[in-house]
Amino acid sequence: MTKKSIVVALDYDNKNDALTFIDKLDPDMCRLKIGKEMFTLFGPDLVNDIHSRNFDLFLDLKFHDIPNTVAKAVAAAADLGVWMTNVHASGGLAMMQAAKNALVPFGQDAPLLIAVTVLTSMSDEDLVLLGINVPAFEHVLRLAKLTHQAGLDGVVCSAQEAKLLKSSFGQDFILVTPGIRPAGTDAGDQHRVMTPPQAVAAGSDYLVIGRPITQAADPLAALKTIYQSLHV
Ligand SMILES: O=c1ccn([C@@H]2O[C@H](COP(=O)(O)O)[C@@H](O)[C@H]2O)c(=O)[nH]1
Repeated sequence: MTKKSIVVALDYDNKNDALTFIDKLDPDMCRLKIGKEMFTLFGPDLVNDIHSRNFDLFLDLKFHDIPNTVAKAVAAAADLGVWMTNVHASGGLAMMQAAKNALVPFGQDAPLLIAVTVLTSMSDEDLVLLGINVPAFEHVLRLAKLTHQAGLDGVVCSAQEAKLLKSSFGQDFILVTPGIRPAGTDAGDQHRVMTPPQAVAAGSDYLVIGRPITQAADPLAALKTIYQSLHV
């Protein structure tokens, strides 16, 4: 497990609050993630603010569109110098291949490119409502197979599927797992959850953790407690 396996999801609606929190963090202890809310509110300026503080940044915009559009969006993310970005695997093989090809000109500086399989907020019952009549893990496996075929670096999945995906695609296929909940914390809208130590034991490479840290009474203490539970 990398020393920086924790990726803090910064879902703040106030930039100063986010930067005040970030300024308490050690870039050697965690990486950061911003998603649709913060990027829509604060744009590339926020990316630059975070990079100037020496953090690796996961730009979690989950692109899902036609191949040409996604390829250009992924290249724009790479231009920002982010560490990792992503697309939806449900966008299909051609879309993921176009996204991967768009990163070729960036060479060694290209961000890691991963694909979202089944959102961790979704249960088997939610999938049935979409006409997907297999358990979530089966659909995750199907989409991860497509992602692997497209040559992407890995997937976003729940830690519940990590063991299966590592045994199917090998250690180098990166597994990024949101839906992480320390024991006794509120699951909120997440359905497929695991605790941080369980997730690491199952094979997760990067644990995306938001509200259990950012909404805690003492966010820094919450992060340190999780970190220590993984590095004893
Ligand atoms: O399947 C997915 C994909 C992305 N996310 C994102 O991760 C964080 C999780 O935050 P918590 O507060 O720890 O629930 C959030 O930014 C989501 O957009 C996900 O949860 N599941």
